[in-house]
Formats: sequence, C-alpha cells, structure tokens
Amino acid sequence: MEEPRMHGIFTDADTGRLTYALSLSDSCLTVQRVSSPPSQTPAPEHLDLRDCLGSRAHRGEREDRDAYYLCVYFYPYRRRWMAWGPVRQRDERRFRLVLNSDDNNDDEQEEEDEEEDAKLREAERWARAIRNRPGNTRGVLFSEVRRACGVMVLVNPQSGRGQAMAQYNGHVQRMLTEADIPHTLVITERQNHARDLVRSTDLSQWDALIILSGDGLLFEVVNGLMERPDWEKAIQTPLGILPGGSGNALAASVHHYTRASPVWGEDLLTSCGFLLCKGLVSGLDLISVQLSSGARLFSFLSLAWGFVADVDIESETFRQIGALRFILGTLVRLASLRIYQGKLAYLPAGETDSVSSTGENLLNDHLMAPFGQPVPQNWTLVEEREFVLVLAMFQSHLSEDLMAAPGARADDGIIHLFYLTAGVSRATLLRLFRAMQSGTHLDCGCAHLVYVRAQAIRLEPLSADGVLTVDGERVHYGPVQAQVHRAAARIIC
Ligand SMILES: Nc1ncnc2c1ncn2[C@@H]1O[C@H](COP(=O)(O)OP(=O)(O)OP(=O)(O)O)[C@@H](O)[C@H]1O
Repeated sequence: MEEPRMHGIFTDADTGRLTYALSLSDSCLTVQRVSSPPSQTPAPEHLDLRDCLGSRAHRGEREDRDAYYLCVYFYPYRRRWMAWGPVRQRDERRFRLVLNSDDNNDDEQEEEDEEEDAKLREAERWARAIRNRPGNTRGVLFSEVRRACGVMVLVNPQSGRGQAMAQYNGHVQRMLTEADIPHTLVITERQNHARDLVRSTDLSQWDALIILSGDGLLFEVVNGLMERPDWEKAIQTPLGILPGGSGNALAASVHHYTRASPVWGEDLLTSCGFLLCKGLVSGLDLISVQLSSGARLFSFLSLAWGFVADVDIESETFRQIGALRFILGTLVRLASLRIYQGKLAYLPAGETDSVSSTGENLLNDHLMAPFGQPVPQNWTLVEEREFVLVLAMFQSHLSEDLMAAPGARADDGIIHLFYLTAGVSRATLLRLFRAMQSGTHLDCGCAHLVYVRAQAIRLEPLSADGVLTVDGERVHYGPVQAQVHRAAARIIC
C-alpha cells in the first residue's frame, strides 16, 4: 500500500452533515466516511486517479460564500445495463472543506479573512495535488511537447446526423473544462474550410488540433497541414479525434487500441474525450497516395475499391441514420453484387526496413515506381484479376462497428491489405461483414478472402467506371498506388 501524501477532513458538499477523511496517495484518493460509533464505519472507497480527468477548488455562492469546495472528476469504467462491457461513466465527487481555526486572534475581521485565505489555499492545494500527481501519465503529453496554450476544436455541424454541436455543448466543452484545457471553438462553414484554415494558421498558438466530426474533416486537416511550406513541423502538431460523424473509424480505432470493450455513440465520445484530455501522444502512420491524375494525398485510414467503396459513397444518402447507413448500404449493394476487374500488386511488409518517416523521408515515396513503369521486382503481383473488393486498412476500424483489421495499431507502419476475389456468394459476403463487426472475418474460412501485410500497394482498375475512396472520400478514379510512412503524424490516443 502506498504512503498517502495528504490527509484532510471534509464534509459532503450538499448537506455538510456527513464527515469524510480524505487521503491522497500517488495513485489513489481514499474516501473514508467518519461515523460514530466506529463499528458502523463503512469500508473506505479507493478512487483510482488514473480515471481522474481533473480537479478544481471553488468558493460557495451567495449565502454559501463561507464554504470552500473540492471537486474531483472521475470517469471510471462501470458496467451498464445493455452495454457489451464496462463503459467510462462520469462520476463527479464534491467535498466541502473543514478547517479548524485557531481562536487566539483578537481582531475578528482579520481572523475571518485569514481563515478564508487558509481555506482557499487548502482547497487549492488539494486540487493541485490531484491534478499534478507524480506519474500522472506515462509517455509524452501534448502539453509537454508544445507550449501549454490551448487547443483548437474544429466542429463540422453538418457531419453525421448533424449532432456535433450538441455533442460539443453537452460533453466536450465540460470535459475540456474539467481537465483545465483552454480551447477555442471553430465551427466549419463549408467544405475545405478546415483545410484552408490549417494551411495558413499560426500553429505556434495551438497545443493540438481537435476534430469533432467524421473522418472527412480530419482528412482535410491532415492534407491542409501537408500543403504548408513548413509541413515537416506542421504535421508534428498533435491531432485529436472525437466521433461526430457517421463512420467515426479513427475514433473507434483509437478506443480499440486501449483494449477496452467496444463502445458506440455517446460512450465512444466519452472514451475518446477522456483519452484526449489525458493527452498522451502517439505516432500516426500517414500513407502517401498517388493518383493517376498526378495528385498526391495523405491518408490515415483506408483506401477502398469495389464493394466497400461503393457502399461508402452510395450510403451517403442515408447519412441521417448514422452508422446504420453502412448496414443499409451493404444490403442494397449485395442485391446488385458486381465484379471489378483490375491488377493488384504489393510490397510485402518486412521487405525493406520500415523507417520512421520524419523530415526528408516523407517527401520521398522511395518504394514506388512511377505510373507507366512496372512495379519493382521485390513486389508481389496478385494473379487474380477479378475482385469483389480491395481494401487497404491503415487503422483497425472501417467504421464504428466494422473492425476490418483488429491487429492494426496507429503507428505499426503496415498496410493491412484485404482482397476478396470473384466467385464469393452473397451469403458468404454477408457472413463476412457480420463477422467483421467483431473482427473475426478471417476466421470464417473463406477461400476468396486474402489478407496480407504490406508496405506499399498498386491497384490498376481495368473496369471503365467505378469508385475509389481514400479515408471514405471519393477520389479520381484510375490507377492508384500508396506507400506507408510510419508515425509521420501524431495522434492523441
Ligand atoms: N459546414 C459544413 N457544411 C458542409 N460540409 C462541410 C462543412 N464542414 C465540413 N464539411 C465537409 O463535410 C464532409 C464530411 O464530413 P465528415 O467526414 O466530418 O462527416 P461524415 O461524413 O458525416 O462522417 P464520416 O466520415 O465519419 O462518415 C467533409 O468532406 C467536410 O469537408
């Protein structure tokens, strides 16, 4: 058992009738109800400080101005009815400070002032000690890598079912305040607003850029940062994602990397908000995507052709039903299943050293040959030419409830390439998508489904028309190739 660093006597905040002895160690806040007779004393409660977002001290209002309070904000995992597993739930603890005054001061007013000062100092000392406990986190904090000047929160009010602003007002603003993270809200007004903004903003003003939207807005932000003359520095700005869209694939991936049970909707928002406020920064792979139009994009999520790309784009008309849009879109597309002709090649992972991409490396797609030239000799050519889908995953999730690459990590430096060859039945395809909800599609024993780990891929569609998506956004249709740049960006996760 750890030695407590602080002890104090408080009462409950509402009635002041219950007395509590609080003790604070490096890892836990212990709350012991003090009652008489002592035989009726309940067991102490040990509140794990790893679940604590923040703490603040404040004075009571109006007739309660003599009182000083300590508020501590916890988000522990708790079981909830109908949930798959435990989910993070807010648990605010408020205590009223009890301080014994010494009564040897003759001047009453002076005595009162001193006592109030002492109470405030004591409440603030507790709040500070909880906030700044040693070993608060392991790893790099975004406030440590940059100046502590606050974060920009970009919200797309049109994303998903148009609920992002309500999510900001209902949850995000409160969590950032509880964690004492100053922030500025930017509501995007149009497509490419965020892209233009991050291309020109003074990034030294921001500790991190937070995106409360779908993956499309983060795609804009990443590409906007990469279009800056100072892209090498700009892309090091920590990025945060909060699920406000309909797919929310990166948010679901970030949650999955914590190894917690899967969550959706508001529970996913709370989980991602918690991780964001904790502020641990990790590398995020960026995938350089070259299109036949000559354009070069930077992707963090997926590249899709065939069934998945068609569903993604066609289901946009069902945006109002949120994540269910993909299920409905899948059923619609199953009814008119198509075969897509094309050539696929890839460079298997491990063929060359996967270097961390900082500085010069990022500009250099050294693994790929120019379009028009054959792929390098160490690449593998896929024999089949008829596909139902080709899906390159860079994170674990394709959407909130589709875990396409369960083994993927934010900075594993790997393209998780899946392809499904022609001949698969509708029933099997449906079974694969159902299994993908729990990430078990590779265990279905489907001979048409192939999974390889790659560093680079090239796809040359031969069918005249079709859809190609990068991070869920439709891009120019035609030959495409991509190479991973390990941990080229940074994500708070
Ligand atoms: N105010 C706005 N009005 C219209 N479109 C916007 C606005 N702000 C951003 N956009 C565009 O909306 C597109 C979709 O946004 P986003 O991906 O964030 O939401 P989504 O498509 O609902 O979510 P998901 O990608 O998870 O399915 C983006 O391409 C973005 O450029």
